Amino acid sequence: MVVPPLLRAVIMGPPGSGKGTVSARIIKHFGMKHLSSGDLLRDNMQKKTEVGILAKSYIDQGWLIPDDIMTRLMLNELKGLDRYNWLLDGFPRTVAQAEALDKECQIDTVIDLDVPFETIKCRLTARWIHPASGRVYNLEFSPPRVQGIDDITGEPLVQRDDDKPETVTKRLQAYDAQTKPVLEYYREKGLLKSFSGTETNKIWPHIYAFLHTKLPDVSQKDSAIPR
Ligand SMILES: Nc1nc2c(ncn2[C@@H]2O[C@H](COP(=O)(O)OP(=O)(O)O)[C@@H](O)[C@H]2O)c(=O)[nH]1
Ligand SMILES: Nc1ncnc2c1ncn2[C@@H]1O[C@H](COP(=O)(O)OP(=O)(O)O)[C@@H](O)[C@H]1O
Repeated sequence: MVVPPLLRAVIMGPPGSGKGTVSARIIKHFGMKHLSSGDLLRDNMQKKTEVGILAKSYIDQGWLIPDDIMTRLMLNELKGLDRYNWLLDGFPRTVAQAEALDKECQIDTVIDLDVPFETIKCRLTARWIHPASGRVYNLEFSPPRVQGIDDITGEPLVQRDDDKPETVTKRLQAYDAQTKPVLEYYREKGLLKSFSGTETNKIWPHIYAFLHTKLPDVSQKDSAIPR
């Protein structure tokens, strides 16, 4: 039996474009391992590790964490995933990070969520998260069953400090200046697959169809429309 090669994918898009929301659907349907730089940093901040304390001072300002720290953190986590199909979310965010990643492994595909900035701004102020799992809710789009409570664990939801309007503006500026060149970097390599739109539910079927050409759906097929 020929074993298919493992899939190494990256999901990109501005803050609030739906990377976490789409990643959760990808994991459910295609069983990939998900590594989110934001979730990893928030976990470190909550545990007050050395990286966490340092990261907080950058994140609260809407700035990116320095490349060397971020790259070391993520490449170290990836070592434990080398036997799985994986999806990187939030990394790489600079060309220097993308180059460092290339030295370690060959990326197969980059999913780019192309969502306009105007759409994003109001989404983020209505975002609530369950920090321990990284589960993400939105008061209008995907509210929890009970207000302020995580559906699965019953634990309280919180708002992210960096979702304040003034910090969101700085994060979008950082995206334009530092992360957009990464899209170009992957486009030149022929790896970029962009999905444009203003609603996750309209973009998702296209992402699903695209990934289904590469991986089987491992979820229970109890509905005709994959969610
Ligand atoms: N109104 C609306 N909110 C959405 C949509 N897709 C995702 N969201 C919400 O927008 C916020 C940002 O999404 P998230 O997946 O966290 O984006 P990320 O920052 O790129 O990881 C969350 O509160 C989501 O629940 C959508 O199509 N419409
Ligand atoms: N690859 C990275 N390089 C530098 N900073 C990062 C990286 N990933 C996350 N961060 C920091 O963590 C913050 C939150 O990241 P994340 O949860 O991915 O935000 P969002 O999903 O809203 O884009 C970023 O605004 C940035 O300060």
